[in-house]
This record gives sequence, C-alpha cells and structure tokens, in this order.
Amino acid sequence: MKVSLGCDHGGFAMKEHVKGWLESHGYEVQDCGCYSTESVDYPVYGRAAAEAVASGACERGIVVCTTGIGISIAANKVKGIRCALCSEPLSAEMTRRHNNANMLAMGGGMIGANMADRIVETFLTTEFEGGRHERRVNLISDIEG
Ligand SMILES: O=C(CO)[C@H](O)[C@H](O)[C@H](O)COP(=O)(O)O
Repeated sequence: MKVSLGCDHGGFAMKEHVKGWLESHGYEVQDCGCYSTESVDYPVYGRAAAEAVASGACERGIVVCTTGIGISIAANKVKGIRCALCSEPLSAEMTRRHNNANMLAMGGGMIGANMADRIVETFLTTEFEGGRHERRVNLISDIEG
C-alpha cells in the first residue's frame, strides 16, 4: 500500500517518525512535505497529501500539524477525501469500519510516538464494513456534488 504524508512545522517530527514506521513495515511512502521545522502553512501540505490520495496515486494519506485540526480541515476540502482526526486507536478503527476514511490526521503536539504508531497501524489494517455505512458515505459524497 502507498501512503501520502503531509505536515507543517508542528507536525514535522511526528511525520518523520511515521515515515520511518511505515517504511519499516513495508509501506511505500509519498512524502509531500514539509521537510524541516521551518514555519510553513499547513493548507499547502494538507492539500498536497490529499490530492495524492484523490488522484489515486496513493491509497491512503496521513497528515500531521500541531493539533491535527487545521491540516485535517484542509485535506477534507479536496473532493473524495474523508480525513479523520484521531488521538487514540478506537477512533481510527471506527472511522475505517464506518466512514471508510481514506486519510488520517494526528496532532504532533497532542499525542506521543507510541500512540501514533498504534493509531497508524489500526488505520491502515482495518477494513470498511460497507452495508448501511456505504449508503451514508455515499450521502457524504453527494454533498461534494
Ligand atoms: O492548524 C493548526 C491548529 O488547528 C495547527 O496546529 C498548526 O500547526 C498551528 O496553527 C501552527 O501554529 P504556529 O503558531 O504557526 O506554530
């Protein structure tokens, strides 16, 4: 599976950590930046990571800013993206099972590296349940027009 990554300066350290975890677990990574702790604007990188998913270049995407909020809002503006901000594994499991989320957002200033690993693993290995949830996800897509 290929995973796009995006972050701002507040998420850079966690993005680098997640990148290492992904590569050591056999995932292919498309790193959309940023590439240092220099102050940048999260919408630029949330959009880039989301467009990599929306275009089909990547199956999933993971974005990180200080809280995870701003970059998740930006990613969710891209058509076809369902980006869920998670701070524990149960939310990551549920957003895959029920929302078929194709992107995960985390807050680099909110959770630690071990928690991030557990969230990422759960997000990437949990299947969508379909059924009644598919109808609801389709209704979300209808909002996009
Ligand atoms: O968008 C955010 C908050 O919802 C992110 O946490 C950003 O990383 C944060 O706003 C960046 O703020 P900074 O003071 O420029 O580091």
